[in-house]
Amino acid sequence: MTALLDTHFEKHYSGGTQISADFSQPSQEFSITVLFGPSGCGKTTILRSLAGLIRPETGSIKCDDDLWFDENTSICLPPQKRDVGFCFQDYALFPHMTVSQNIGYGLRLEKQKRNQIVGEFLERFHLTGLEDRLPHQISGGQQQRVALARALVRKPRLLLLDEPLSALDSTMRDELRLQMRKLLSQFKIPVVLVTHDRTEAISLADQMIVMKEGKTLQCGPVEDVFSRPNGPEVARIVGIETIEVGEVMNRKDGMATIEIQGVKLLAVDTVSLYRKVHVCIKGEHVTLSRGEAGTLSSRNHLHAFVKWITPEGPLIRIGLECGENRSLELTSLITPSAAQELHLQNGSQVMAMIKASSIHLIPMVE
Ligand SMILES: Nc1ncnc2c1ncn2[C@@H]1O[C@H](COP(=O)(O)OP(=O)(O)OP(=O)(O)O)[C@@H](O)[C@H]1O
Repeated sequence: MTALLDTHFEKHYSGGTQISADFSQPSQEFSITVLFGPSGCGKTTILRSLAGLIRPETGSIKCDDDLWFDENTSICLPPQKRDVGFCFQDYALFPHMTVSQNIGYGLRLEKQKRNQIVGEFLERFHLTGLEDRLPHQISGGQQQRVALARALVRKPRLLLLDEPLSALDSTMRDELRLQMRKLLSQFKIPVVLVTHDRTEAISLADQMIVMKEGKTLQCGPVEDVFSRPNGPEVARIVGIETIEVGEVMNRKDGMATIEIQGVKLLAVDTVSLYRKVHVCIKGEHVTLSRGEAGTLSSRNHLHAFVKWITPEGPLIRIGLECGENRSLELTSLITPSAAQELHLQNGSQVMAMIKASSIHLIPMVE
């Protein structure tokens, strides 16, 4: 299948900042590509270049067989010729127009047909009953749904979303995040979405592009990027709690014994040629118990002391010092009920357990 979007360009800003984009969006059906990375890494620049609002200096942007931008032939189609829908952080609804008028804006159809389509979109986006209200008379989540409906009503071939949930409070953000994939999937078009929110990326993305300082560090299916980052920088950006340098002490039967800060851990050996590795352990893969019971499926059992306890949304984050000299710091993410059952407090002694298959190793070139 030909790539729907083929994007290879560089944007140079005055002041020396360079942003490069290098990715394909392989599907013409519904799929969400998330541009993910810290503030200032270049996500919005890429999205605006796709929309035609920014002109890159070099490279090309191709959508199906159409060239949207090409350095060699000086082609740079304006936004209205690219047939994309976009929706930015502040929604930019017209304040003096009703919900219906906002959605129908840009539909060049006779009145009856336009009203019929607007009615369908009001229903699809759960806005029926609000059609005559002005934007300031509806909630932030409803405004967001109006903006999405307006972006999709003209049946674009691609939808671009810049931090679509960032203007909402956290309760509404959680609610809309759950609805969003379902709402968007009805339209069977690819979506490119910008976010720096991990939860949003995990729950919405099919493909993920991790960026830092204007460059792509990793691009792939979202599950791969979060579980198998290709370097310590990506591991840090996607929020893996423990990233330590370790040394492989021995290898046997596909397993490697790795020493980190004087503590030995057994991991599946995915780096057979390398001696030094970055060891990545997600907080959710460090389980805790009091004593030795219930630990049979985990190959690594470490004596640990609780150093700190912090609630984090629906989970509890626990800082641990592990090993005889308490030299290895790990983070565990557990449920409040598990924390309660274990009667955890600062200084509690626990057993930290990690499956060998949950430890991700990244080779270090010496
Ligand atoms: N018009 C401009 N002139 C000069 N530099 C710019 C301009 N616009 C953006 N930049 C710089 O380019 C870099 C990328 O900006 P961009 O807005 O694309 O990042 P971002 O990842 O979307 O950030 P955020 O998450 O904060 O929105 C930043 O360092 C920014 O300061």
